[in-house]
Amino acid sequence: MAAAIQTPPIPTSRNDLSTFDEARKGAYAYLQSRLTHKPAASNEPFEIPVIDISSSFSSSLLDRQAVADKICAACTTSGFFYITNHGVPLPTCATMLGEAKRFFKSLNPEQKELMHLRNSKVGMGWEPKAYTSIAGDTETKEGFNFGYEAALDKTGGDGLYRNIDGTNVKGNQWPREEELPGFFENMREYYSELLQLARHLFRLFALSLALPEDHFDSMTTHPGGTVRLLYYPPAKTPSPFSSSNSASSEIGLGAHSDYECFTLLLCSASSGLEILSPSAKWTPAPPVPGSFIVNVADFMMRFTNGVYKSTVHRVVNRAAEERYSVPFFFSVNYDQVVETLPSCVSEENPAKFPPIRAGEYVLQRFSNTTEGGGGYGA
Ligand SMILES: O=C(O)CCC(=O)C(=O)O
Ligand SMILES: [Fe+2]
Repeated sequence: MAAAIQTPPIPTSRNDLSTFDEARKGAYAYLQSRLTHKPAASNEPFEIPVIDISSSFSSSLLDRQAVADKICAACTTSGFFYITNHGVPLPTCATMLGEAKRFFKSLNPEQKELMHLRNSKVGMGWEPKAYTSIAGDTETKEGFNFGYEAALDKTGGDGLYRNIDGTNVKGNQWPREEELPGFFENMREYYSELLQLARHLFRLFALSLALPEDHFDSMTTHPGGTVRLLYYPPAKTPSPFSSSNSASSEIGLGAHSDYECFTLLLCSASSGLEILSPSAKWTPAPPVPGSFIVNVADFMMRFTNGVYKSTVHRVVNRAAEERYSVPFFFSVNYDQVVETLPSCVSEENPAKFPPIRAGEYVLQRFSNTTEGGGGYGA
């Protein structure tokens, strides 16, 4: 039975540093504990589950619950799975990867510079390689981020969107239409599809957590949802993954866990993503055609009281081909104050975390990735 939760006062601004620090330190401690954990000599084979979600679109609750149960099994172990038959048209996915390539290859440095991440207080725009870093390593990736706008939402939204810093100024920086004709329209098409899929998945997450299916609906009316286009150059000295090789000096993206609720990842045919398995072994997560990779992120772990596991992962392009990927980081509405879910609290497992506004949590995590905090929300 759920025990009554004693809730401390809800933080109202970034000035409440205790909650802010708690979020940052908690995430750092989690990453370190996953990276340094030496598992007992278990050689249990670990396979990343592939979940066909076609019957989650059925009108039968039993069918939907059956998919949710598979999601629950994955989230309580590795927090990482593939989904197939997700309903997003495959040509839309192929176009998106093509657009990622067009963005990185056809814009010149001056055009990219005009959209530099440093112009944005909310983390949107172009990330030159090495501008952001997880652990101070020089990362080879180059990126471009954009977030929620009502124009990207098929539902039109409810007009209440707030950025991570609580403002409602337009955070996105787009290339000019004449520089990259059709780019915005293709981003809109992809984003709106992913937004609907993410809302659908949140309903499955609700069922998986023994909550009413519509539990998260009102929290995702104007959600935080960031698309990141990523480019990783080919390896200078290609060599396939083996359990004994390390991240090497050509780290694409350092070991980390994602910040928001969950991530839906689309990637090109070239591998490179590696995840830390439940027994703390680096394990490649190769592309599965037609799928999205789903991983639980830190905010979901927090709000499930640690029941759902946030997956530590990294990218090392060990191949002679370049790699493109497009993660979609999905959150609840950034102005939503989130408390531990009642179904994840019991007398044996009391709430571990104070309530926090979703945007505040993400802002704190994000400001840690750039030297001096990148000026986010300042
Ligand atoms: O490029 C990838 O495959 C993963 C990207 C990622 O983990 C991230 O951007 O957080
Ligand atoms: Fe990630």
